[in-house]
Amino acid sequence: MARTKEVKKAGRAPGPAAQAPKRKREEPAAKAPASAGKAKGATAPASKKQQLGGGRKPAGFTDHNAKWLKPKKQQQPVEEPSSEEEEEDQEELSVEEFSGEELSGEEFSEDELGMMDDDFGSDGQSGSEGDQDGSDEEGSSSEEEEDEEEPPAATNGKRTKAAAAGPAGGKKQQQQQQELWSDDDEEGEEERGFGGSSDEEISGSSDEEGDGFGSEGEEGEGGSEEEEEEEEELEVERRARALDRAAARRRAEAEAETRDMAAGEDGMETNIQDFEVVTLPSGQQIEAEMLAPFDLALVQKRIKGIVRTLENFKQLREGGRSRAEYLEQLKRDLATYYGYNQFMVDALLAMFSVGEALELIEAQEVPRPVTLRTNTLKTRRRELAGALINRGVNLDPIGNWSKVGLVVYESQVPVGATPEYMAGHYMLQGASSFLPVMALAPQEGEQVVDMAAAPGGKTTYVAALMRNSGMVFANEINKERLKSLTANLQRMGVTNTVVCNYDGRELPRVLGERSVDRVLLDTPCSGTGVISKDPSVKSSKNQEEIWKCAHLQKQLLLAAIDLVDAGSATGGYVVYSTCSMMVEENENVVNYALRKRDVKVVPCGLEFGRPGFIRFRDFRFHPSLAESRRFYPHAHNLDGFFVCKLKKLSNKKKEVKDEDEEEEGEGADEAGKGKARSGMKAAAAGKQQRGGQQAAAGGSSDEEGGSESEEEAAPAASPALRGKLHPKKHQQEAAQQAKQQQAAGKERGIVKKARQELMEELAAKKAAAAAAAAQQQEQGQPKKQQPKQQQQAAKPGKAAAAAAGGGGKKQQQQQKQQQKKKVQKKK
Ligand SMILES: C[S@@+](CC[C@H](N)C(=O)[O-])C[C@H]1O[C@@H](n2cnc3c(N)ncnc32)[C@H](O)[C@@H]1O
Repeated sequence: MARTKEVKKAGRAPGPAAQAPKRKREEPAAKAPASAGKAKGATAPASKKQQLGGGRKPAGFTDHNAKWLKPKKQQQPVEEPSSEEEEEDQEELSVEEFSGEELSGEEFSEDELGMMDDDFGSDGQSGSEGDQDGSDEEGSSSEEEEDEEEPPAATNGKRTKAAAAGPAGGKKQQQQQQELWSDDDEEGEEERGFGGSSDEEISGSSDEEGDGFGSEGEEGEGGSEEEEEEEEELEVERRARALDRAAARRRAEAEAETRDMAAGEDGMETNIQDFEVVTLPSGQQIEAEMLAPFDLALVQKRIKGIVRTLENFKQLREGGRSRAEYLEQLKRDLATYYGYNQFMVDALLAMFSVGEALELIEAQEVPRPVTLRTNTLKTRRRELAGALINRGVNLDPIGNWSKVGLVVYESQVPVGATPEYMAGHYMLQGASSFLPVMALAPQEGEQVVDMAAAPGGKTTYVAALMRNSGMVFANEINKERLKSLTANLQRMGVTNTVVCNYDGRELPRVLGERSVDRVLLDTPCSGTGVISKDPSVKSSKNQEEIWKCAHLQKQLLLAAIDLVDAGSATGGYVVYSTCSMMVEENENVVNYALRKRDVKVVPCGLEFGRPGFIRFRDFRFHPSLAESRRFYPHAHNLDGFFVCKLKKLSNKKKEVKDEDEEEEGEGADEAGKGKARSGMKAAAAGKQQRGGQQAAAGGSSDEEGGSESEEEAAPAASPALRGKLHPKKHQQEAAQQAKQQQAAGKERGIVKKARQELMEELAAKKAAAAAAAAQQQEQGQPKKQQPKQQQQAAKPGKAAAAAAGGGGKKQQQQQKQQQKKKVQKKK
């Protein structure tokens, strides 16, 4: 892989590569072997420098506005270079000035960077809503239209070279800058808010629920002290091993880089290397390698060699070696070199070509850029940018796709503790978390639910887009996490939000079915898209856990749909998002909802991202799933993310047996393991489009929601097979289901009883009133007695009913008997 490409990957702005303005020339870091060696491309370990916006000023950002974006202090000494070389020198110098060494731990503590983690997955602007149903359009705000702005450099009282270049020299550049800084959307829409979430949050919270999302730390609970110590030791050992591996990897990369440099001026590998045949180790050699300390330089070289070979198999294969043999060795090497478990390596190689899988894995080794979202309830982006630039923050607009996002390259102050941060002018959050809120596009005055809300990155964005109007229910199951949620709501000046603490699955009962206009379900998930933030995911996930996530996600998604009113005048939408790349947790969950409820997938309105899968392994999904969007670190410089928008067509629920959907999941599960393919052939696979795993290849969307036959075209295994394949899992699930049913039954019982009592009370009142009336008529009793009788009859409950109803009958009987006696006497 060419080094220049790697450099771009490491620092590129989040979002569509094509949209970002091109840099004038190559990154200085790419030309400086010393610094490049430390932070080579995507595989470099995270340095402070990289944590801040990927280390170098990334390609894809406005190189030409780099000078005015620099902190005031840095701008002063910059003189107009007389030639391009001088200018280049100048740039290299300024990059050095902002190198990682400058950013001491005090300036940018782990905690502060951790705040960023908390905001995983925040929000974006509604402006990009592209829903074809037409109900989502937002009116543009005049305020924001006015915001067609000069870049914040003006706040420094300096004119930059680009800004000062005038019509001849800098018109194009100015235009590019203005496009980036403009709050005007092409569609005339505006942006206002944001949101976020983190991995830690995800696993932590689900633990509480016993959903099986427990963090590793908690798994050991209940064990003896010794066990705990042992576990601690293991954890320490694990970390030590990871550190060793990372150090060795750095060494290997430095060596490789030196080789690259020697091989070609631009670090391009030579043709000789390209056609080098990789000799696979023999069985004995493999064993010997496993016993000896890892030679990571060798492994790294072999990974690249095998990838090249598999991409050009006929030419580069070693005689007598099969593709499968190369693939097996590649899997072993990827696991060794990057610390993934076999399950994760298999999953990635099933999803991508070998070359792309390697790119993704390498991108996961590098932190995503530090990004923040302007809180439009309190400020505007250009004002915020100006204030931060004056504090020594080097930043840029995140890209054309967001009008509220900023990317931070370097900072002389902790960006999680500036006065502006404290005052709620921005939220630190990953750019990927803008996306679901952009897709949701909440409207002013609506009722919106954020089903899994803490720490509130997305909720605060939703509230900002709604300009604090209408009502937002921010729900979070984990009490502990309510603190961060409420703190963020308060800091950001959100006033339209009610915080609730329920299991999201209960919300339709609590808030009422069909009670709101839109629901955001940023669901708890396996976190396989955020490995750069939580590397433990590389080795801690397995298929069983992924299915557990999927199970909860299906239930949450149905609850989300049930909350929404299909008849909402302005909405009727659900947005489902995860920070997982697993198909089981994404398309599979939405596909399930399509079968159970009257909903259809609609475009997310996001300008970029890859289409969701409609075929994957033995899965067959509804073609409209191609409208969902996938985001990847290597392709978009965003965390791995999935977003899908659903429109509720009617409030009816489809009748599909529960077993069916579980079969679908289990069958595919086994397909993943390659064990039970024959037992669960896709019934309607033939009806599906052929050719390529990627939905992108042929996934046409069915606007009407597709035919029933397509919807039913999921792979299936017989219940008996399912039981055999997962006896333990089934027992657990059955027990859990029974427990849930029992709880639900209990609840239903209480409601039923209360309702019965109420009915009896009413009946008693009626009976008493009737009896009193009859008595009055028949006996001609004085009127003043009536109230007394009625009072007595009106006593609540069964007793009152008995007293009222029973007493009345007795009286009637007595009266009849008296009358009879009178008649007899007369006779
Ligand atoms: C991905 S995080 C949400 C991040 C949040 N949307 C944001 O942008 O800041 C998932 C959240 O779901 C919560 N959660 C887990 N299980 C839940 C359930 N059954 N109902 C509601 N929330 C749940 C977790 O505690 C976690 O806070």
